Amino acid sequence: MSDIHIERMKACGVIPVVSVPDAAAAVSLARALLDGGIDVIELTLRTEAGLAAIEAVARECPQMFVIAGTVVQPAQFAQVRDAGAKAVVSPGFSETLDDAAKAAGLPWLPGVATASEVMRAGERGRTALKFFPAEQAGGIAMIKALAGPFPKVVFCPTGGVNTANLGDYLSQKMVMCVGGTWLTPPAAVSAGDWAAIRDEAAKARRRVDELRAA
Ligand SMILES: O=C[C@H](O)COP(=O)(O)O
Ligand SMILES: CC(=O)C(=O)O
Repeated sequence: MSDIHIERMKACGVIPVVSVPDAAAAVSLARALLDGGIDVIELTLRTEAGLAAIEAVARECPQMFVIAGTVVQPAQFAQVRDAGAKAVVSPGFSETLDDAAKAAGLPWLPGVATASEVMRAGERGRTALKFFPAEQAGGIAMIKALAGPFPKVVFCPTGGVNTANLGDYLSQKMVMCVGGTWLTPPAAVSAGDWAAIRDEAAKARRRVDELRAA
């Protein structure tokens, strides 16, 4: 992941991780996030609509930095690139996926949860990593422990992050941003409650800006 992509994710601070039921919903949701001040979205391939959602948001919302999430097969890298994704996130790391990311020419944020995984990713030149599943894998204490031997690595903790622990994560110097589903609750997405999502995004934007200003 190049510095420019890291800076874009760092500037946003929080990355909504979204699994949408259909592509039209994804566009409305992305507009609500933009209205709330969040201009990065991770659209996962966990639903059938994932790829079409990436394509629709990339086309309709050019201000949004679209990341493809839950990319777990090599062939998916070219598919999401062709759909318009600007970067890719995976829940874990493998050398096969590292090769596919490089072949597709896409920035890739692989997931890690152990020191051995950080080392394997580091052998491939990867120093910007997702820490997943963050809370379940040890939370802040674990990320602090990992930063000891790996001081150059920056993380995007994801998994169990929410408004209550957001500040604790973002205050850690090795944390470039955090990700999670709390900004886009599935109930609000299914109900098409875009105002609720805009308000949640605006709340997160204010919180990140306050933390950064402190
Ligand atoms: O990558 C997404 C994870 O499944 C995070 O989900 P969560 O924020 O609901 O814990
Ligand atoms: C969890 C995660 O990183 C993903 O689904 O891509």
